[in-house]
Amino acid sequence: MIIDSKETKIQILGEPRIPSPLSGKIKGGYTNRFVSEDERIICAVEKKDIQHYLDNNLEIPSFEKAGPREKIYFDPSKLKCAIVTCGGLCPGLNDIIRSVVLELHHCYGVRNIYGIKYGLQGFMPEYGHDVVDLTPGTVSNILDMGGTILGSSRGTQDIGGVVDCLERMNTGILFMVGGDGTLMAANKIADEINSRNLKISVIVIPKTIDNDIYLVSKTFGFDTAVDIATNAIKGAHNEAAGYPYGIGLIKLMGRHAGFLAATAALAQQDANFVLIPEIEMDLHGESGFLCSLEKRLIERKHAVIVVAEGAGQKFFSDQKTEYDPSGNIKLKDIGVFLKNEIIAWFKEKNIPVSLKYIDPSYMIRSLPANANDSVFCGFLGRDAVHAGMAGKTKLLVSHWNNNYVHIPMEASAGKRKNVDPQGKLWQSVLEATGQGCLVNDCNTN
Ligand SMILES: Nc1ncnc2c1ncn2[C@@H]1O[C@H](COP(=O)(O)OP(=O)(O)O)[C@@H](O)[C@H]1O
Ligand SMILES: O=P(O)(O)OC[C@H]1O[C@](O)(COP(=O)(O)O)[C@@H](O)[C@@H]1O
Repeated sequence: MIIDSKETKIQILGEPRIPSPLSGKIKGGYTNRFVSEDERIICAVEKKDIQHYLDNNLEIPSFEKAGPREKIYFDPSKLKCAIVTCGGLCPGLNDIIRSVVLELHHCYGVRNIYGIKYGLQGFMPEYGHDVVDLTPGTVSNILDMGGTILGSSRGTQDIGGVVDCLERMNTGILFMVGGDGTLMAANKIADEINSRNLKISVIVIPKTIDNDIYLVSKTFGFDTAVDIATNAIKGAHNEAAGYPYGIGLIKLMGRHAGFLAATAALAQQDANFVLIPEIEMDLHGESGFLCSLEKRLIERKHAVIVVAEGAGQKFFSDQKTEYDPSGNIKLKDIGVFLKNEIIAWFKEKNIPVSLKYIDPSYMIRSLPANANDSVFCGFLGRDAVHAGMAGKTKLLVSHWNNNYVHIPMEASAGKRKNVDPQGKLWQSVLEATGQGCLVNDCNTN
């Protein structure tokens, strides 16, 4: 996807004039590691697209580096901040909340930090959700909890109503932790703030275990999700190998993208088939999935299948499309569908399979972050605070091309990242599972 360099410019609320209290030169300061406004990195495009810019003599767009700035826009002693978590759960939400609160409190001296309950609902008086005071004390023991201490929600809320609430609370910075839906909402909130001439910064910390947010190399919680999914694959493999013609079938989350299924399958290498939304599923064809599964079972007596929930949705095209309260299409259950198809296929062939179906979806996304993700959340939370304090707005903090960067919302909102069928991840899945060449028996699991 080609990026317009206009999309990579970060908006600011006004000229930052206050010396940052983070400076090591100031008593009680924390750092001298300031990032200059000129520090931009050439990374706004994926490597495969760079040639297009070179061929067409176009300026290669760049993103600015995240991190503390020498001058800040908001006066910490007067600033009020709000944080909200939206959409589906994801490991690390509490780590993000904690790192934002600690950075604001300890490093910048901000004393008014409010947690908005249950996603965007929390801004609407009619729901009656209380606002929570967030201090180092209230966030000290939240890391082991999983989920989000603030709660979350899906569902449309009036953008004007959200901004009314921000005005009533006299908010300076709004931190929104959420996925592509949240990004769309945040974009609209920032536009409404602009149209009212308010000085409120909106910073998104991107979240989804699907790992499909555009211009974000990896979302927090994804590592943890892979870890936990790997255990499910181990279990499925043991079950499958424990019985003649044993089949372990695992469904993992991934609405539009198969990153979790593909990566977890590589972590464990017990999977023999990985089915993802990006690759069209042929079920009954001669070289289709069921035929290949049969070959595998006859040769090896067991098989493990990992399916991403968004795969094979075409099989439900005769069913009514339903939407969740946020407007996302409700996926039909490909796991149960495949289970039934497999059982029917082998019944007809008179092969007595033993199929175990495992769906660990909610167990994965609701658990606490692993150590790596906790560290990652710490970086993202701190960089979100630095961006907001500097008066930047309408951006998401991202890890991209090995750097923490500011991505303007316009550059990412409404777009999506997918597993590239020709890329290293998917090609490695094919090599590791052998699912493309079962006839040649290239899988030794
Ligand atoms: N296009 C949109 N415009 C305004 N708000 C949106 C839009 N899409 C989603 N939202 C809101 O953002 C919140 C989170 O969206 P959702 O899709 O549930 O989760 P996620 O942010 O994780 O993708 C919901 O309250 C939803 O109503
Ligand atoms: O059951 P719910 O809450 O609607 O969530 C299901 C969806 O949540 C996801 O984890 C993604 O959620 P988000 O986009 O909110 O991060 C998908 O993988 C899954 O399809």
